[in-house]
Amino acid sequence: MIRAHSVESVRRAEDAARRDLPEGELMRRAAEGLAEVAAARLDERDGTSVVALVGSGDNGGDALLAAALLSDAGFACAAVVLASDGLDGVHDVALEEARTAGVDVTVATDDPTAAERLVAEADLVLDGIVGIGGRPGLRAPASALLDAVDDDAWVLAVDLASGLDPAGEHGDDDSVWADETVTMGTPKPAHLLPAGEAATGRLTVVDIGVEFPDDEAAVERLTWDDVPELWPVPGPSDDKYSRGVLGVVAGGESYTGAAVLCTTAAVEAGVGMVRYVGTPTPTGLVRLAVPEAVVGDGRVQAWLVGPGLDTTAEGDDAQRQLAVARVAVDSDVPLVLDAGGLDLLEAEALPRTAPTVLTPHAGELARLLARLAGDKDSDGPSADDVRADPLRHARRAADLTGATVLLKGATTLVVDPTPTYDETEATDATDATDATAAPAVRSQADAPPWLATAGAGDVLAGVVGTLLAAGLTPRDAASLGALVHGVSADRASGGGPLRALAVAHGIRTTVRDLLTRAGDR
Ligand SMILES: NC(=O)C1=CN([C@@H]2O[C@H](COP(=O)(O)OP(=O)(O)OC[C@H]3O[C@@H](n4cnc5c(N)ncnc54)[C@H](OP(=O)(O)O)[C@@H]3O)[C@@H](O)[C@H]2O)[C@@H](O)CC1
Ligand SMILES: Nc1ncnc2c1ncn2[C@@H]1O[C@H](COP(=O)(O)OP(=O)(O)O)[C@@H](O)[C@H]1O
Ligand SMILES: [K+]
Repeated sequence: MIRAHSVESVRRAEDAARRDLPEGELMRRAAEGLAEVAAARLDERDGTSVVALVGSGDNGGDALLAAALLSDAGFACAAVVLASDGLDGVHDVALEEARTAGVDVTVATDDPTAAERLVAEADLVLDGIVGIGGRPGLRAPASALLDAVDDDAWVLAVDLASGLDPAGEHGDDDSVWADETVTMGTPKPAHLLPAGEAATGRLTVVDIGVEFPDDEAAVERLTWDDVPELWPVPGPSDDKYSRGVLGVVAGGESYTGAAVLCTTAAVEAGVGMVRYVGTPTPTGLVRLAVPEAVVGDGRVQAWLVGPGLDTTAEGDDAQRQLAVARVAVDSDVPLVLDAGGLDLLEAEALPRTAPTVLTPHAGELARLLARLAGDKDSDGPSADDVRADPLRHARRAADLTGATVLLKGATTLVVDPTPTYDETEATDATDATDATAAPAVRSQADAPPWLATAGAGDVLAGVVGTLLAAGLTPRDAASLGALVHGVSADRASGGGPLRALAVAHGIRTTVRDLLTRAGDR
């Protein structure tokens, strides 16, 4: 598991550690880690020159000290100061060390031409403009200087690509786009959330000897090593029912393939049994493509409702299918609600109390929010609003519905509803804080962009449904499902195009390989 900590949590842990350490020790450790990574990248690409972009806080101090170490190691190092107070505004001890080590220091506003030339000539740019103390966005003259960076230069962000919102909530501000971020002690939310992940580049964590408590994580990401622990592996006393039966209400006369994709994914993921409920055409296709599936309604451990489901369809067959879908949505059986099925959530029946995962993409989440929370004076959020602020909108939907929201995208979010505080059960003030603390957001980014293809979401829904039927919590089912789906996509792609059916057909071997790789090492 990779865990990211909020700025408050980082400052708390670092303040506690600092009390037992000599002045400046944490910054020294940070700079040593940074310089080591920078030297390795320079060596890999036969680079010799470094420019440090230096802001007014400790982030600039880290960059200056690292430049001093790199200069001592024989690299040609310059520093360009961007602090509004010039040299008076930067970390004085680090500045002194950099100068002593022979770093060529220029104030950007004093000599913009020289500053731009230094940036343009560097093989490696150390971005120390601003870190976790920053407000989102870049200030002049940062943008102009960044435009001068050579296309072949390696941009190494110190702790955080400058300009990102450290909390990773807001994503539409200007920021540095780093090739790599070297972060101190623990990842920060921006590194793992959609608003900051792309600008972060490769993430390298430097150990500065500070402990960050696991239970304070703001964001979590499952890794391959978590799969054996979480994946439901059958034992000798299991049978198909105890492993979990998934009822699937999917497909219709308009979208026939969705039914095949999600049922294929479910059987590939090792479901105990699939019961499929559909209209005649998709039913015929499922019978052919997934002979393991049992056609018809019955007892299930979880429902998957919605892939390819047309809730406006008329005719007896469609109405019979929709009746089953509505019973599933109104029941207290665990539920995955995807695509068309999301239209069946009625405000008056919320929040759902049974374990529930909603799996919208940005457009579907916007539509759901507009329908459930829209006031009369506004049309509700658009898909672009959701893309600009995905975490906030996913949280809103989770809180409105009582369901875990899996918001699909290059970085997929899994957001639980905020626990409600029950005054009657609290014994003191601490209980109130603990009971209402938002659970860590899960975030997965395992898939290549080739996965943005029709039908890929149906496959994901089948995997998540299987895991929910096996008894996993909505949060584990959703995040583990996203991981396995993403890895299967990566394998199916191999660097080229993929089709959703190939992702579904790769689930079985992907799970097998993830379950057995730990034992192979
Ligand atoms: N915590 C620790 O123990 C350790 C921390 N370490 C390091 O310290 C970093 C945090 O340092 P920090 O707290 O000094 O804040 P930092 O990110 O440098 O920025 C604050 C300054 O930036 C300015 N500023 C704000 N927004 C801006 C913008 N958009 N664009 C430009 N400027 C902007 C703001 O000025 P103002 O807004 O007031 O004008 C203020 O002066 C952390 O990321 C890590 O690298 C390591 O050494 C290991 C130990
Ligand atoms: N740029 C991207 N990189 C990686 N994965 C992506 C990207 N864009 C979308 N995806 C993934 O592709 C899948 C698309 O699902 P969805 O939009 O529901 O497709 P459909 O409705 O056609 O099945 C989701 O799992 C999503 O996370
Ligand atoms: K930075």
